[in-house]
Amino acid sequence: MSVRVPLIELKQASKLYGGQRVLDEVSMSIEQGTATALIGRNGSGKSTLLSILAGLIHTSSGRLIRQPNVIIGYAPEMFPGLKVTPEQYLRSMGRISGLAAGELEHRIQELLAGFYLEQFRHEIMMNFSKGMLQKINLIQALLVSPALLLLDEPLSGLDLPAIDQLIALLRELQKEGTAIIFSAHEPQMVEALADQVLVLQAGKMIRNIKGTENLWVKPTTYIYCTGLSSSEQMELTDRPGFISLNIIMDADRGEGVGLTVQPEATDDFLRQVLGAGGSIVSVEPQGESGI
Ligand SMILES: Nc1ncnc2c1ncn2[C@@H]1O[C@H](COP(=O)(O)OP(=O)(O)OP(=O)(O)O)[C@@H](O)[C@H]1O
Repeated sequence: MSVRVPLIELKQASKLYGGQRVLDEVSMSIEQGTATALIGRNGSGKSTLLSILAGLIHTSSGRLIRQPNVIIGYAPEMFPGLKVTPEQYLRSMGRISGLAAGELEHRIQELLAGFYLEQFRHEIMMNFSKGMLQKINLIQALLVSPALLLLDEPLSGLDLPAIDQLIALLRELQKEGTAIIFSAHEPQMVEALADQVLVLQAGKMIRNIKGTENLWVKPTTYIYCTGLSSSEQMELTDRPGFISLNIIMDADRGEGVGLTVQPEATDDFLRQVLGAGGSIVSVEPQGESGI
C-alpha cells in the first residue's frame, strides 16, 4: 500500500515578534496536487505563515518539515517597481533558479503572453501599475515550474481577464501535481480552487475545512480589555467558549488583552474580566467568515 507523504508540514509552529505572538501553534499538512486557501482578517497571520513555508523566516517554536529538493515558487504580497525591464528581471530570476537558457526564454515568452504583458517586455517597471507589477510577481513565482506554489493575495490588483487567466493556469498546475497555498480575501478564488480552507484568527488556526461547502464559519466575539494580571489572563483561557488570547501593547493604554470567544460565552467573559478588576475597552462581534 502506498503512503502519501506530505510535501510540507507545520507542527505547532509559533512566531513571536517582540513579545507579540503572531502565529500560535499552527499545524498543517500539504500534499502534492492540492490547493489550500488561507483566509482570515487583516493581521491574522497569513503572510507570516506563507513566509515561514517559503523558508524566508523561521518559526519561534514548532517544526517545519519539507520533503528534500522541493522547488518552491513564492509570490509575496508586495512587489516593488524596479528600475529594470520585465525581461531583464525575469532572466536574472530564472538564472538564479538554475533554468537553462532555452527553457528560460520559452517560459518568459509564454508567461508574458499569458498575462497580456508582451508589449511591456522592454519597459522599465518603475512606472508599472499595481496590477502589472502583480503579474510580474506571479510570473517570477511560476518561472521555475514549482512543486509548491505559495501565493500571497495573488488577485490583488488584477483585472477580470487576468483573474480568469490565473485561475485557469493554477487549475492546470494543480492537475499536473503542483501543490498551491494561497491567501485570499476574495471568495471567488477560494471557491474556484481550494480543496482545503484554513481559517486564521489572531494567529490561531481556528478551522480546517475540507472543500468549500462549509466555508462560512461561526461568528465570534472579540473583547479588548486591560488591567488583568498574567494569572488572571491564564484563567480566562480555561473557560468554556474561549478561542484565543493576544497580548496587546498600546502606547496610551499600556498592556491589554484581546480575547476571542464564542458569542454565547461573551457575558460570562465580561463578568469574569470585571470581577477580576479589569476594564473592558471594547466588545466587537466578528463576521461570519474569515475572509
Ligand atoms: N516583521 C514584523 N515585525 C513585527 N510584527 C510583524 C512583522 N510582520 C508581521 N507582523 C505582525 O504580525 C501580525 C500578522 O501579520 P501578517 O502580515 O502575517 O497578517 P495577514 O493575515 O497577512 O494580514 P493582511 O490580510 O492584512 O495581509 C500583524 O499583527 C503584523 O503587524
